[in-house]
Amino acid sequence: MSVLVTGGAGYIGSHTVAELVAHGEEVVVVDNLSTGHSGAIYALGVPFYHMDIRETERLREIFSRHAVDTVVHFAANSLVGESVQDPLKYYENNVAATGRLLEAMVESGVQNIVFSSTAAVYGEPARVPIAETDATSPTNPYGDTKLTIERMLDWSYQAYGLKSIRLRYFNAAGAHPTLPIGEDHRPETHLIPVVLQVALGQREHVAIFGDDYDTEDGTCVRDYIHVMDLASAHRLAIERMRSGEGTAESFNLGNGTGFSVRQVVEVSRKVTGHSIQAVNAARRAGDPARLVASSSLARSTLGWTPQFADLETIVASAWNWHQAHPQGFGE
Ligand SMILES: NC(=O)c1ccc[n+]([C@@H]2O[C@H](COP(=O)([O-])OP(=O)(O)OC[C@H]3O[C@@H](n4cnc5c(N)ncnc54)[C@H](O)[C@@H]3O)[C@@H](O)[C@H]2O)c1
Ligand SMILES: O=c1ccn([C@@H]2O[C@H](COP(=O)(O)OP(=O)(O)O[C@H]3O[C@H](CO)[C@@H](O)[C@H](O)[C@H]3O)[C@@H](O)[C@H]2O)c(=O)[nH]1
Repeated sequence: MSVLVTGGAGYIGSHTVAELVAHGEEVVVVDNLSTGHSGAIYALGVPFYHMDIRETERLREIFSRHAVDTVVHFAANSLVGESVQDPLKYYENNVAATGRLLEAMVESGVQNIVFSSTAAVYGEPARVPIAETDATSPTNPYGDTKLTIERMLDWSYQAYGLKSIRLRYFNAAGAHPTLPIGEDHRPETHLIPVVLQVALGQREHVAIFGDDYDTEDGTCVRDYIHVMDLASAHRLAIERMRSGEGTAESFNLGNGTGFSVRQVVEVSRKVTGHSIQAVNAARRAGDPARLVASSSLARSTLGWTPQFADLETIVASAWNWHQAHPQGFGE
């Protein structure tokens, strides 16, 4: 019995593969390396298929060869700003490609999927912390594609008995404590790595996208969650589905504390000891002002407890990776 991880060469996928392997799972990775890194796969030492999830015939062969019972599905495009500029890329690679993957699963009798959903499904929340039952109304195409996939999964459970656990991550950050894997998006657009690239002298400054939001200091508030805490939630979700539970369920994954962009810069100055220049810039289209999770459902249902909850620890973990690997996975 093995777990097939799509997007396992990417940031959160590679950390989850490491977590699953450390807990004795047989894991196989499928990734087209559009944004992932072969260096991550080498570090993990698991069977790897360099291919697109839309190649359904190959997928069916792999399901059968590796006796796959569960898919953990990370493969996607996932940048809020880019999705506003090029929405059709997102509907194709997220919605349509996931449709192909689900077809192959149904045809092969693979019945469990853990899906990477996002806080972006909520849009501008009416209240924080956000509960899973709160309204979903995405403010950007990326969030809309993820919500559409959640709905595909609802209907697929009803029609084919395909079980799904949808993990709605808030903002992932940090790196593996021992393996040489960490965050390396190209171009990097995520706040914490961008701030740390300023500390490394690779960028002159970080641009703060908007300082006129309705928040304490006017900058956007997010709930940062350590990537290894996300990884452990996937392991628990797989356990839940294998035990016969889990039908078509969604869980928030965050720490329940919001930090503004300015606070992230401040904490990063403290952790790195560098001054880190920040300049005000225009708002980025599609950004909600405030996203903070209530994760009480994941705690009570999955038995999930984040281990690296405070922001200083999360930034320090990312800083270790960036200092040791200033060029990420290299060229
Ligand atoms: N990074 C975050 O803070 C965050 C927060 C919420 C949700 N998510 C979701 O988590 C998942 C992983 O995010 P990440 O930051 O690790 O991104 P990432 O870009 O590092 O990883 C995505 C991986 O999927 C692969 N991929 C993309 N399209 C593919 C396709 N059609 N076929 C095969 N492989 C394909 C890429 O090569 C890459 O390795 C995404 O689904 C994203 O939407 C991320
Ligand atoms: O150079 C930068 C980069 C980001 N930000 C701001 O920092 C916050 C966090 O931005 P970023 O790190 O890009 O993450 P998000 O846009 O919040 O999106 C991440 O978190 C979402 C969940 O909340 C996921 O769904 C997405 O995939 C993931 O990219 C936002 O308010 C940005 O406007 C800046 O001010 N300057």
